[in-house]
Amino acid sequence: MQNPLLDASDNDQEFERTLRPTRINEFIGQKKVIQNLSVFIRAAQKRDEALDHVILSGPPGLGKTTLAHIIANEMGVQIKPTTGPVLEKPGDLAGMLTNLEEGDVLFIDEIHRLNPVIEEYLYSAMEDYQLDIVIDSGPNARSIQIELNRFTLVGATTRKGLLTAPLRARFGIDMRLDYYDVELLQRIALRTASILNMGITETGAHEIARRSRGTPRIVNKLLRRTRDFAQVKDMDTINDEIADTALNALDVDENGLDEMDIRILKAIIENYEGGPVGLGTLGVAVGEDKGTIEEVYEPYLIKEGFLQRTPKGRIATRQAFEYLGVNPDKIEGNLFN
Ligand SMILES: Nc1ncnc2c1ncn2[C@@H]1O[C@H](COP(=O)(O)OP(=O)(O)OP(=O)(O)O)[C@@H](O)[C@H]1O
Repeated sequence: MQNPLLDASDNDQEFERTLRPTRINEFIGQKKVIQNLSVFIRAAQKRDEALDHVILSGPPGLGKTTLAHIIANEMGVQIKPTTGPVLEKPGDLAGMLTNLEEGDVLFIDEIHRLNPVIEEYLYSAMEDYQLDIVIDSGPNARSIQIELNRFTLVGATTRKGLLTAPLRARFGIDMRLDYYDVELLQRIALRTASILNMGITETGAHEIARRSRGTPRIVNKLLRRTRDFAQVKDMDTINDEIADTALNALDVDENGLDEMDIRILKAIIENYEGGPVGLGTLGVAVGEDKGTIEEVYEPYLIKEGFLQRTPKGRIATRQAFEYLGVNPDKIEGNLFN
């Protein structure tokens, strides 16, 4: 993924870890998801069973990894994290699974990128807590069964549509995280500032929240960068003014749209008269992978009313024209004429 605000360097990952809420009652927002998850966790605990397998989906930076850790903490078990592309051979998966203790959480991030062979092995592990491994080949090939401890698979994905139907069907709990509204992001900014001992005003937190693309990870990143601007000016408190200065310097515009968001809208409007334009063509026009456009940029642009997805392709809305200061009536052939 190539969004500088969403990518996490090693340093940022360390920073993220320190800011991660660890208990369910510290998690801000996603009310429905949290309410349901609390019920499922309590019920599993009462039955003394492992929690059913959970699939968490939604755009990057909304808290899927955080929730996976919270699930393990609340269940009082260990979490063993890995990612889809890392599990290359059946032996890699067998190694992870046989290391799990009773009730543990196996967290597979980017589960949509699992090798199909590995996925097949997961089926019996998820269903019967058994691993059927074929050893040797040709006439000597035989299958051995390994009994596993009961465990919970928590899968996270930005692209649930890419999961195969058999894998999807094996998750008993299916939760989708959505973009956060400004008030919740403001609370996240205030929480982060307090953990990091930064002074911040309510309006300063609001300014950062408003321009963070509905995403907690971006709030935390922008907050950190804003602190740099404040420190250089010897300010010990972040207010809306310094937040505005910092965000402008970082090219984060008034609506929180970043450079690529704007490029996408401009391409649709200027090159394709507002659309419709296919995702592949759009990707080439803006120099970005079409999968990244689909999973990172498009959902937010759609949510904010700048873009529409139609069977013929993507179209820019009237709001997008206005946002870029282009008069839709001046563009021949656009959908509004
Ligand atoms: N609800 C929340 N309350 C407070 N902080 C949050 C919340 N959700 C996410 N965060 C913060 O945002 C950062 C990113 O969250 P996380 O890594 O869980 O996102 P993610 O959805 O797993 O992203 P990706 O799919 O890119 O891995 C973390 O540092 C976490 O502290």
